[in-house]
Amino acid sequence: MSYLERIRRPADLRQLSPAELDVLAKEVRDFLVTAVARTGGHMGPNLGVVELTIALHRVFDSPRDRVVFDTGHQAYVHKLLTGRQDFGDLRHRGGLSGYPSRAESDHDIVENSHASTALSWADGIAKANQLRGLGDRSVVAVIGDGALTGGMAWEALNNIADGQDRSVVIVVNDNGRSYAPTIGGLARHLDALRTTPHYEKVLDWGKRTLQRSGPPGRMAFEALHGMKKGLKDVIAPQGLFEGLGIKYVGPIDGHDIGEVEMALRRAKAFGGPVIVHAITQKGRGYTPAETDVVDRFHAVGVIHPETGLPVAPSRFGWTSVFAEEIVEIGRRRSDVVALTAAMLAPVGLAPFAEEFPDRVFDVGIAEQHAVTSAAGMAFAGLHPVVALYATFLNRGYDQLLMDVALHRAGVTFVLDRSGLTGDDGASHNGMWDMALLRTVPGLRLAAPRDEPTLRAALRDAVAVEDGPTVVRYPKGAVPDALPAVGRQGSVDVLARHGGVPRVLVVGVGVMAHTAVEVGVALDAQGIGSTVVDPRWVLPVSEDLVSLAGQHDLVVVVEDGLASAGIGSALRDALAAAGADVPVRCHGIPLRFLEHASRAQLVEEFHLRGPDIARETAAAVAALAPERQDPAVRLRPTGR
Ligand SMILES: Cc1ncc(C[n+]2csc(CCOP(=O)(O)OP(=O)(O)O)c2C)c(N)n1
Ligand SMILES: CC(=O)[C@@H](O)[C@H](O)COP(=O)(O)O
Ligand SMILES: [Mg+2]
Repeated sequence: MSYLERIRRPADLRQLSPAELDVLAKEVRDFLVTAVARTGGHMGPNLGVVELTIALHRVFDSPRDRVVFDTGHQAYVHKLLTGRQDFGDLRHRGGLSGYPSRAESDHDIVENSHASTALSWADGIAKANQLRGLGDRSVVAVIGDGALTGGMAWEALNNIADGQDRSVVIVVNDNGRSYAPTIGGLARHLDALRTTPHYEKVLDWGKRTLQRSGPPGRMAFEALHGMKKGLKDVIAPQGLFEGLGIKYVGPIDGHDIGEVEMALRRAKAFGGPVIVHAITQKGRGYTPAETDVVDRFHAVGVIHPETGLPVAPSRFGWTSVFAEEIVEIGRRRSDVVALTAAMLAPVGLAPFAEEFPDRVFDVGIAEQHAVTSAAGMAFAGLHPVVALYATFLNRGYDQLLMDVALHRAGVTFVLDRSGLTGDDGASHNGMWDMALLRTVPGLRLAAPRDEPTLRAALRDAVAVEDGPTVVRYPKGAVPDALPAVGRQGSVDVLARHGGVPRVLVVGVGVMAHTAVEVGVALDAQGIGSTVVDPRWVLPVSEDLVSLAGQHDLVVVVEDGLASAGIGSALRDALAAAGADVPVRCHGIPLRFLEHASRAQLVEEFHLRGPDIARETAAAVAALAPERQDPAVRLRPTGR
């Protein structure tokens, strides 16, 4: 039996000798490479925290002590050490989540995989522990150098520093990278620390004790403190954290279990806020990851474990189309610049950065800053394109509303991974964007259905200079082009079935393909329909409203919240126009979604063409008699 198999719970780790722990670390790495190659997942981040996580669970007594992982994509080792070693269905329905999950284990606390929240969680837990008389329990937050660039992390540090009598241990897992190398002043600061002689090895760890132990101790402390001041020019960088009032320990070698353990024990004993700065290597121990120049195998699909090569080529077709088109646009328009929140390659901006290095800005994991700084750029004469995953726009909603829209700034938002993304679970589905953006005055949103409409939407979006524009598209491969058979005003007509079309089927974005299937299936049941794609879905156009008014029933199929998306916006617009036409909305239900494949979720939510057609046919049959007779059906009362 391997050492890994013998670890049923963290306490088992404490039985192993240093040599056995090294063997365990190797077993964990081998396990990760084999398992993650089979399912896909966060390979590089987890390979980098093997020793760190082993040491954490030897020093702290989880779940009595609380260990919070920021973002949570680096929690696979934690899972392995807390009784979860069946990775066969990792990120698949019914299998382990790719993030901490309370349903899986008491050792898991934070499921939110939006970055930079762990320090606030830790601050809150520590405050509650103190008030409830549980102040002897440690609270540990593990945060990456990338996540530390997020504003929330700094808001939390400011607060944690105020609780000198609360034990919060902040482990900075510094691998120098987010996906790509982490940017900015903080990254430079950490870099400087990395190359600084070990500060805490120079100074006496006991100085806090000395300071508390009467006059002789205090004198000794003053001497040490003076020494520290004298050393300041050489070892000044840690001043950033210590200046805030948070003790800094490090830098330590995050791959040396003994060294990490010693630092953590000292941090635990300290009894106040401490930062333990651990230097790690993303992708450690797996050559394809260690040598990968793009992102050290941050998140991979299914790969061949021996080579690291993908089993299926190009998972991200929509991203590639955007990547090409934005370069084309950039060539024509020197005022177009691009912003990314630490995701240059994943959002498709790498080719743009290569051709226009001065016109692309990686702001760190700082979506809020990205949005407001884009407003500033627009004010000063540029046209910024802010490229984000749809779910991360949630972070910048207020900035979009107040800084961009209120100021009518010409900023384009490109939302990749919109709609159901599936395997990353609850917090990664891009299902909130349309519901949120509906509430932004003056905002225009396009949902392209294929490659030509994506290219056209981007070109149109960057031409708008008097307010925000948004282009959203999903994760995965681009479906075949779906040409329009006609146009009704601004609306693309994709199909017409039957002499008297009774149903207007509206497909939003990629769901236009499903809408076409619905039309065909209705036709087979003798129900005429018009199938359309409005392309620009926000605000709801007058053309769409008037088209809807010419039908007995409207069916909207969208890859967003059914209760608050384009269908419900169209229903409101019809009501405002006095048109009495029922609207049926087919989309994502209002709940947090467990990880599963996109196809499984589409099936579960009855979003496949035949399912929607069946429900639509039943709805047509249930229409009031006068609506069922095309000759006498109600017409809209006009706008
Ligand atoms: C708010 C937010 N924006 C973007 C992301 C996407 N994202 C996931 S991990 C990651 C990089 C994290 O870097 P770091 O914290 O250093 O962790 P590492 O992967 O290097 O261990 C990013 C940008 C996210 N999870 N949350
Ligand atoms: C943790 C995180 O936010 C990303 O790493 C995400 O898991 C990647 O998703 P894609 O594979 O869709 O780029
Ligand atoms: Mg990092």
